[in-house]
Parts: sequence; C-alpha cells; structure tokens
Amino acid sequence: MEEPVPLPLAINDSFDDDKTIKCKMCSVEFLDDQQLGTHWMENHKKEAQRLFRGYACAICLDSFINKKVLESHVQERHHVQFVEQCMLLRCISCGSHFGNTEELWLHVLSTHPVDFRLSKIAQQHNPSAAEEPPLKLELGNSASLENNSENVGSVQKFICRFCGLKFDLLPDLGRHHQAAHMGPSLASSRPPKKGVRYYAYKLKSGRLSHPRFKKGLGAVSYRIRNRATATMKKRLQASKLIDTEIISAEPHVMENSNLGRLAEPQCSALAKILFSRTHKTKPRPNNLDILSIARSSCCKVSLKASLEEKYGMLPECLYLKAAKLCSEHNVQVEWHQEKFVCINGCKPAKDPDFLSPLIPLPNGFEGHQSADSLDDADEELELDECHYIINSQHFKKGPMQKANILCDDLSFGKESVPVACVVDEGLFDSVYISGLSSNEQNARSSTPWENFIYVTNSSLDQSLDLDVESVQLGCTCSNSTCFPETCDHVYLFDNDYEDARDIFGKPMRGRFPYDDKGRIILEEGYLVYECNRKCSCNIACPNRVLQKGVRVKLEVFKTENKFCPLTLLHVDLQGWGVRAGEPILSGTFVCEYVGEILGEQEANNRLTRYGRDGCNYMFNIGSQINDMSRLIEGQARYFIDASKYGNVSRFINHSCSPNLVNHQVLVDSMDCHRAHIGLYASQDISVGEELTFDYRYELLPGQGYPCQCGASTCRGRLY
Ligand SMILES: C[S@@+](CC[C@H](N)C(=O)[O-])C[C@H]1O[C@@H](n2cnc3c(N)ncnc32)[C@H](O)[C@@H]1O
Repeated sequence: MEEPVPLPLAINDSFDDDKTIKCKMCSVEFLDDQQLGTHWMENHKKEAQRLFRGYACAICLDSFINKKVLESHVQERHHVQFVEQCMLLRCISCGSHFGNTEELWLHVLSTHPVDFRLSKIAQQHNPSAAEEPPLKLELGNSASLENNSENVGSVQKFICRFCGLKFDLLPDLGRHHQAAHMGPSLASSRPPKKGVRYYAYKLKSGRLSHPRFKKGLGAVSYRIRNRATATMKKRLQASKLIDTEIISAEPHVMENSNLGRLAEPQCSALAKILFSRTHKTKPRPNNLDILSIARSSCCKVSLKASLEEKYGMLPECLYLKAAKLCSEHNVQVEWHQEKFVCINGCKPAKDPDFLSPLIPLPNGFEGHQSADSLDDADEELELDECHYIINSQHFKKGPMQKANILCDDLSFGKESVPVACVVDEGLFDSVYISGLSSNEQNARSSTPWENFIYVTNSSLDQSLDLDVESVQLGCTCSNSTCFPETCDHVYLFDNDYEDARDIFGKPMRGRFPYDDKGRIILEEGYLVYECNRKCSCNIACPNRVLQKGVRVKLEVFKTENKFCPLTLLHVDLQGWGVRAGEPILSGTFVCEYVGEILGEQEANNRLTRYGRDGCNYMFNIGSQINDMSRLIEGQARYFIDASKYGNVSRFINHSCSPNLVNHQVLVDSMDCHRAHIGLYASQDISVGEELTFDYRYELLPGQGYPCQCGASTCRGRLY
C-alpha cells in the first residue's frame, strides 16, 4: 500500500481568470493542459504514478494498485514466475489497459488532463457535478475502487466489487476475494444475480472489457437465460440469508468487522479444500507399478502388503486389478483364486471382502488376438493410472475366439487408431465375403464399410435451418495448457450448472469435466465445454478430449442376434456390433456419434422411409435429453443420422444396461445444435466386451424391435 498523494492544502481563491489553469500539486499557473501535463511529467511524476498508474493481470485482467500484489497474484493463480510476462498497466481513472508506461502517459495526458488541474478552479468554472474532476483523484490511490459515498477525509478503503466489503489494505481485499468469491464450494456467498451479464461482469470483474469474452458472453447468454431465471429464486433466497445474517441492507455501508464473521467459516472451508487436495496428491500406483509388484508376489496377502508399504492404504479388491493385469500380460498367477494357499505360508487377511470368491480365469485365457494385437504393453500401462476393478465380470471370457479379419481398418486411415472389422470363427460361414459372392447385393451386406461413407465429422443438414456462422468462445488462458482455476470454459460451465456434481458426487465447481488422464468425471446430462480453435492452448490441454478423436482400439464384429432388418433384405441375418480391442477404463472417451445432423421434420420423414421399427442409425438428442433434467431448458432437439455418413459409432448396439454414456460436447460452437455427441465408458470394459449405449428410442408401447441385449434389466423392446 502506497501513501496517499499529499495534496496542497491551501488553495488560492484569487484565480478568477477563466483562462488560467493551475497545477493541482503546486498551484503554478499554465495556459493550457499540454503545458500543465508537461509540468506534471517533469515535476510530479511520482505523484502522477500514484494517481494514475495501476496494474492489471494480462491473463485474467484483475486489477491491482500495487505491483507486488500483482506479482503474487500471477505466481499463485497463473503459475507465472515473472510478473513482467503478464503485466498490463491500467489507467486508474478510467480502467484502460496499456502495454507500457509511455502509452499510459500519452493516454493520461490526452484523456484526463483535467485531473491535473486544481479542482477548486474546475469547480469555479463549472460547478456541475458531471464535469467535476473525479473525487477519487483527490483521495489518492483508492481511485480505482468504486465508492463515491464514503471516500471522505484521508481514510481510504478498498472495496470488494462483488459484495461491497471494505478493506483498509489491498492484500486484505485480495485474501477476501480469494476466500469469499473464488473457493470452489463457496458459491452461496456470492451476491444475488441481477441477470447473466451483470453476474458475469461481477464474477470476473473487468473481463467484460476483454473483447473475446465480451463477444462470447452475448452468445452464450441465450442458453444460460432460462436456467438463470430458474435458479434465480434459489440464489436470491440463499443470498438473502447471508444478507440478513451478515450483511446489512447496503453492501456499501458494511464495516470491516463483518469481515471476521464472513471470512472465518470461509477460511475454514478453504482450508478443508486445501487439506483434501494435499491428501489427493499422494502417489498412487499405476498399472505398471501394480504389475511389477504382482509379478513378484507369492499371494494376495504379500501383494497387498508390498503395495501398501509403498502407497499407503489401498482398496481391498486391488488384487483383482493386479490379477487382471497379470492375465493381460501373460503372467501366470493363481493367488486370486479361491482356496489358493500360499506356499510361503502367508496368512490370509481376516477381512471377508478381501477373500471374496472369484470366478477363476478360463483356461487358456489370452490377450485378444485381433488385427492389431501387438500392443506395446509398457506404453499402454504408462497411460493407465491405478484403476480399481472390483467386478469379477472383468475376468469373464469375451468373444475371444479366433477372429477372421475382413478389413484391417474400415475407417481407411481416417481414425488415428485403425478400426478392424472381424468375424469370429463360429460365425464365419454365414458371412458373404466381398468378391466371393456372385450376388453383389448380398456381398454388400457382408462388407459393412461399403454401406456408408466413413466420416469423422458430422455435417449439418439444410433442414436444420441454422445460421451458417456459429459463435464460439475462446478462453483467455495464455498458456499452452489451461488451468481449471482460470479457464473461462470452467467459468461458463459453473455459471450454467452451479450445483453440478462429478460421478462421485463431489461438486464440479472450478474443475474441468475431465480428470488429468482425460477421463470424464462429469455426471451424465451436463454440457461439456471443451477448449477450441479460439483458445491459445494446444491439443495437450486437459480440456480437449473428444476433439482428439478415437484413441482406443475398437473392433466392428459380427453379432449373433443384433441384426438390422434393413440388411435382412440382403440375406444377412447377423448384424454388427462394436467391441473393445483393448481394456477401456471407466470415463475414457470412446468415440463420437457422427452423421448428418437433422431437424425433427426431416428426421421423421427419414424414419418413415426407413421403417420406424426397423434398423436405423438415428441418434435422437431429444429423447436423450428428456431423460436428463440437468440439461438447460429449451435445449435443442435434433437427430444425427448415420445411415449414409457415419463412423464406427453407427455399429454400436443398444443395451438396457449399457457400458457407455453420452455427453453433449461443445467444441466448435456454443450452439447446442452443433454439440458433438461423445460416447464415454461408464465402467471398466474388458477386451472383447461389446460396447453399448442406451438408445432411449421414443416409441409407443408395442412399437419397437425385440431387444437382444441380454441384460437382466432388459426392457424387452428397443425403446
Ligand atoms: C445403429 S444400428 C447398430 C448396428 C447394427 N446392429 C448393424 O448391424 O448395423 C441400430 C440397429 O441395430 C439393431 N440393434 C441394436 N441394438 C439391438 C438390440 N439390443 N437388440 C436387437 N437389435 C439391436 C436394431 O436393428 C437397431 O435398429
């Protein structure tokens, strides 16, 4: 905190000459503002700096009076070591930003010359309040803080623009801001919403002036609008509580004493968050760690002891994961089986869960031999964090029979991981191989890659009648990878869904939808805001996942009963499905549902053409979002038809107990019609396991096709 500028106390009232301009500091007279400005630069530069030179963070545009405070801000919030790398100068008088001092002074001299004059003279010449030099100028460096009513005498206060609390010292305001308005679980301390734009402005305090953000804000507001209204009451009620309990009616008249009451619980909440984060950073064993310890363990007791010695308490069922890893990497172990007795005499643990019976591995269980079976095991494990599989289903033998490869890659290089098309041995006879059949129609049905055009991006059908131009928001992060604390996409998400939870029930506030391994942690039903072409971050940014495309090995395979009536015409009784060509961990992005995006009318026309109950490749966003109350009201209803244009997702069958979930992901546009449909693993999926999602077909009772998903909870028909 710098001292207030000492202002001349005595003002000579004899200056009645209306042409005379007097220096505010020393009362020397000048003929024009230019001369006065030069005088200030030569004689009162230090004071000019105190009066006009503020600082702003170039990353988030938060403003500061003191460079040191900015320095700690950029280090702590943006992890930038040197303040010069992201420092802007800010005109305290009007809030404009500049890259260097010269630009700032040019601006001050040309825009605020009146601020150099002795105010008494100004008053004499023009008593109207509107043209009075800003009172803040007379009150030293509290100028940037908006309090007109209380800046009297020499006492200055720093006022929080969110809630109106006043502070004597800027660092106190900074600490309050951090604790009261930036903590992930402290949303309720925010002031009532007065509209999305107002709220956004308040929340980011100054970001509105950032051109990128400003532009995008208007674009998103239409989506936010409904939801904002719906939650307004709730927020108002919550904030009223705070108002009555802590804050007197007018935020501007609050006293510092309130800070103690406000800050204390918040500080402890913050401390709790930090505490739990400390815990979370404890090293966890990755697959490689588990495998290497599992290799040398004589039994699960010794495995558990060795792992816990290194990594602390771990889930009891971790041995299942270890055994699975061993089997996947051809390490023969038996200790996971029931009744196994350790030859070294290790005592079994008393915990009954620890000894839960397991289905033994089938004889001859081996890694799946598919088109690309030569995995780099180490590489695969490197990618894989410790992930606990507690379901013996993972040892179940999938369709592991020898598979015949019909096509190495039915995307023909369009995906970064080849998508093989295979037929298991038992079903091979029923397949017509292209070229072998005399009947071309029949042959077509057995070469599924010829029935559609493989594309990796959806296209918009004209029936949708959308503006060609779509609006997208870039975040203001300047790093190559974004941090959730500062990324605008996290902010937008939080603004849309203030109570969003992750799959473990924890609040999503202040977090990316993906964890650090790129797996989705967000509950189904929320929009995902990924970083995009307008952001400065690169593809390694943790907030870019779907847009990287298919990264897991998938196989299109012949099923026994999920056939397509359309292909029935082609004497092909067995439809296709998609299965995992490698283990897929829960939360992993599998693929996007790609096709032609249609409006309701066109979709209905096509459905009639295809035959409503028959095979169709239509993904109905409407029916998906109907089930999910979390989605924003008025959200777009549209269809994606993958009949003619599509990708591997068009072969994914329905299950009433699916292992994939879908999320609407905003990548290239904030327009929900242009949202991508991402399919993500909702559980760990083993090699060879069929991938399925819930079609949620909108059909009337009696309509629909008999479902063959085989789930114990099967609804019976495909709807
Ligand atoms: C998007 S396609 C899936 C791929 C399709 N099996 C094929 O061979 O091209 C959807 C169609 O597959 C069939 N299908 C999908 N899931 C099914 C299930 N659980 N039971 C029966 N048929 C299913 C239905 O004919 C459905 O209309």
